[in-house]
Amino acid sequence: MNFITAGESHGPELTGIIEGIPSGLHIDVDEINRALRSRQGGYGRGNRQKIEHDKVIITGGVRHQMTIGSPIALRIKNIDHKHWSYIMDPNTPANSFNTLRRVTRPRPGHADLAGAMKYNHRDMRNVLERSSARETAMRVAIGNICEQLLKALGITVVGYVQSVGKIQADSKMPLNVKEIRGLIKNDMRVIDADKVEPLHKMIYKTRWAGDTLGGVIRVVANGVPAGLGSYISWDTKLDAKMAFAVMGVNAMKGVEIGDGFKAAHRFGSQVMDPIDWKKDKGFFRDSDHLGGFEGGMTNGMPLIIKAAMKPIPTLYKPLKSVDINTKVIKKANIERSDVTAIVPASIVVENVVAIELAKVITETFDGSNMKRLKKQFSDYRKELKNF
Ligand SMILES: Cc1cc2nc3c(=O)[nH]c(=O)nc-3n(C[C@H](O)[C@H](O)[C@H](O)COP(=O)(O)O)c2cc1C
Ligand SMILES: C=C(O[C@@H]1CC(C(=O)O)=C[C@@H](OP(=O)(O)O)[C@H]1O)C(=O)O
Repeated sequence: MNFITAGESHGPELTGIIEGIPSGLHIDVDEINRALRSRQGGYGRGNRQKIEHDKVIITGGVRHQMTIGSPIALRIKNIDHKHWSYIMDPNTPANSFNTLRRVTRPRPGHADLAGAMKYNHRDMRNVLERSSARETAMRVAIGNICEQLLKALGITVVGYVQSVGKIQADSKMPLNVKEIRGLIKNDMRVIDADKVEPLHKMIYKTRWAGDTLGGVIRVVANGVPAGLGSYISWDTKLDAKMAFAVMGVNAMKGVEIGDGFKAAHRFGSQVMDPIDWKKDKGFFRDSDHLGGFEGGMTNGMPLIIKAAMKPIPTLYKPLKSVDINTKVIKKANIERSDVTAIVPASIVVENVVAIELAKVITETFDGSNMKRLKKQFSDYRKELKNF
């Protein structure tokens, strides 16, 4: 299974192509659109989300709501493009207006400067349009198709916000996806509902100070059988693939599996998850410090993956920068921006985890059609239970 996305933030639309989804999977488009709506939510978002109403259009690989095994092609329109067509139209030549509106003062923390240097751009709009996290809308649409596949196999995934800036909102750390989904029904997607108001206040104050915030995201997956991934070679380790996918989400600066960095400060006896066995459920553990991974493989326990998101780079009180053409020291460029995007990022991270899970499953078992995949998967679960 593989996917590719294309499209600029203010271009006409985003495009995605995913290949390797088995035939015979029922696709619920409303479900994809619900996920897209959640990615647009969260307190702290900029005004762009008032313009966009992300909806997916499926143009290939699906007939009468069923996948047919061929590549699935997806589109999401950028409604904001109509305000940017002079600057972003792919089909008309550049004009003097474009030259006047060039972006020349790179924002520290964004892709602007390194991207312009690498691709030899004198207008950094060419960089920021693609490095923008607008692209993550398509990753969520693709991820939701993967979540629908996983659901058919009894696997559920959820991502939520543990902390924003210095405020923790995770007094509990449940391992059950259903329980987590029930608890995070608030616009900050946090477990501690009493922290929503303090979070709003902090984000509001930060906005007026011209500053930004990051935070920590936790993803939990249930129903994942042992043995996905492999210890055989470094590049078959599923925890490594997860870390890669999560780091591939814009603004992520750290990934932890289970207790992660905290495990390094503890004794082995406090970190390893003792092995138990019962006739009705086979092998299991009493704890999940290792986040469901041993030797690059899943071990049957819930997966726990955490991600640290840096604060948003665009500052309304900009930092020092240098104009790439005149070399004069100036304040960095200001683009319309979020104060924090930790809530949408929690949806994105959830979805990239789902993509990696769907990928390893369709590669480990016969991923040509859902009927066979479901049978093989359920036989595998039985085999593990009787191991
Ligand atoms: C959902 C989401 C929304 C984001 N919104 C903004 C934004 O409004 N302004 C901004 O400067 N960066 C935003 N970012 C972060 C940048 O896209 C990111 O920092 C940039 O692409 C540079 O990549 P890097 O941080 O991974 O190095 C957002 C990230 C995510 C995941
Ligand atoms: C468009 C989205 O996020 C954008 C991500 C982003 C960035 O630099 O990453 C910058 C902002 O773009 P704009 O200047 O158009 O408002 C965000 O709004 C989105 O998530 O749909």
